[in-house]
Amino acid sequence: MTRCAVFGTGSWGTAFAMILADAGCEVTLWGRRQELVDAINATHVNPDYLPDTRLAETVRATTDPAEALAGAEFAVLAVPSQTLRQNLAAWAPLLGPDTVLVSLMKGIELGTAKRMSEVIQEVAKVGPERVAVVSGPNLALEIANRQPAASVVACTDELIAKRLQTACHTPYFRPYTNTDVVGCELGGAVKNVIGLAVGMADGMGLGDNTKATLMTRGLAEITRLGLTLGADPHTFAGLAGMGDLVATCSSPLSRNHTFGTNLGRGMTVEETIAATKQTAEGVKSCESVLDLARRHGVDMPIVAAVVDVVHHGRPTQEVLAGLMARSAKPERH
Ligand SMILES: NC(=O)c1ccc[n+]([C@@H]2O[C@H](COP(=O)([O-])OP(=O)(O)OC[C@H]3O[C@@H](n4cnc5c(N)ncnc54)[C@H](O)[C@@H]3O)[C@@H](O)[C@H]2O)c1
Ligand SMILES: O=P(O)(O)OC[C@H](O)CO
Repeated sequence: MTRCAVFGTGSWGTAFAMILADAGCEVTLWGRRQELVDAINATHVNPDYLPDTRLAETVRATTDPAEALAGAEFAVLAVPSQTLRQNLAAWAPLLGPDTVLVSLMKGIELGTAKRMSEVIQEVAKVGPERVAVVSGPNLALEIANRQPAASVVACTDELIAKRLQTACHTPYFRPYTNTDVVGCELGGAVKNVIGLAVGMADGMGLGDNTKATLMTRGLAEITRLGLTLGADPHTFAGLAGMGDLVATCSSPLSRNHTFGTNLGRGMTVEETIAATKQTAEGVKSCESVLDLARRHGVDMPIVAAVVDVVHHGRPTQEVLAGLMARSAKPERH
C-alpha cells in the first residue's frame, strides 16, 4: 500500500487526503491543532473545513510530522504558500531519501518571487525530479462531494508523475501527467489573481462580456509570463491553464473570486480580509506575480490593476477605466 503524508488539514489538504485514500493509499494527515486531529481520528470527518465529508478509515491524523512522514512515498504540501518555507524547514530533516514532495499550493513567494517547487527544492535540498505539482480545476468542496473532476500531476521526471497519477486516480478524480512544472504552477498561481479581477467585475454588476474579456486577456498574461519562463504553451490551453481559470473565475466557491466580488461591491480590503476565513492566495500573490513579471520584463496589466486595488487602495471603477484606456494594439501581443 502506498503511504502518503499530507501536510495541512484545510479544505484542499483534507480533500486530497480523501482522494489518496479512496485511490487505495494509506494516508497520514498532519495538522497543527490537537483538537482537530483528535476530531478527525474519532469521527473520520474534518469538522472545521469539510463537515459533510466522510474520510476513509485509512486516513489518520497527527500533529507529529515525523509520524506523518514515517515510510511515506509522497509528502503532499497543502499549507498557505507564504508559510511553506518556514514550515518545510522543520519537516525537511524528517524526509526519507526517496520521498517525493508534492505541492498542492497555488502561490508565488513574496520577496523572492519563487514558485512553490523552487522553494521546496531550495529548503529540502532536493533536485527537480523529487518535486511534483498537482494543479487543475479542483474546487475542494466539489471534490469533497466526490463530483467528477480532472487535474494535472506535473513532474520533470515522467515516471514519478505516473506513480503519483496512479496514487491519486479515483472514479471521480482523473489526473493527467505533464512534465511542464513551470507552466502548471504559473497557471495555478496567476489564475487566482485573474479570479480576483473577475470577481471585482461581478461585484460591480458587470456582465459576461467584461468577465470573458478579463479571463481571455488574463490567459494572455499568464501565457506571456509562462513563455518567458520556459513553460510549454500547450499547458495554458489545458486543465492547469484555461481549465483552472474557468473554474475559479466562474464559481462562487472560489475564495479568490469571492474576495474580488466583495471588493467590487464596495467592501474595503480590511473588511474583506476579515470576512475571509480560508486562504485566498491571490491577495498576497498578486504582488509576487507582478514582481516576477517585472523581473523578467513581462507586461501584466490586469495583475497590476489587481495590485492597485488590493494593495494601493485604488477604486475598482478607476482601475477598470485605466485598463480600457490603454493604447490600442494587435491581439497577439
Ligand atoms: N481549497 C481549494 O479548493 C484548493 C484547490 C486547489 C488548490 N488549493 C491550494 O491549496 C493550498 C491550501 O489551500 P486550502 O484551500 O487547503 O487552504 P485553507 O485555508 O482551507 O487551509 C489552510 C490550512 O493551512 C493551515 N495553516 C494556516 N497557516 C499556517 C501556518 N502558518 N503553518 C501551518 N499551517 C498553517 C490552516 O490551519 C489550514 O489547515 C493553497 O495554496 C490553495 O491555493 C486550494
Ligand atoms: O478557492 P480558490 O479561489 O482558492 O480556488 C480553488 C482552486 O484553486 C480551484 O481550482
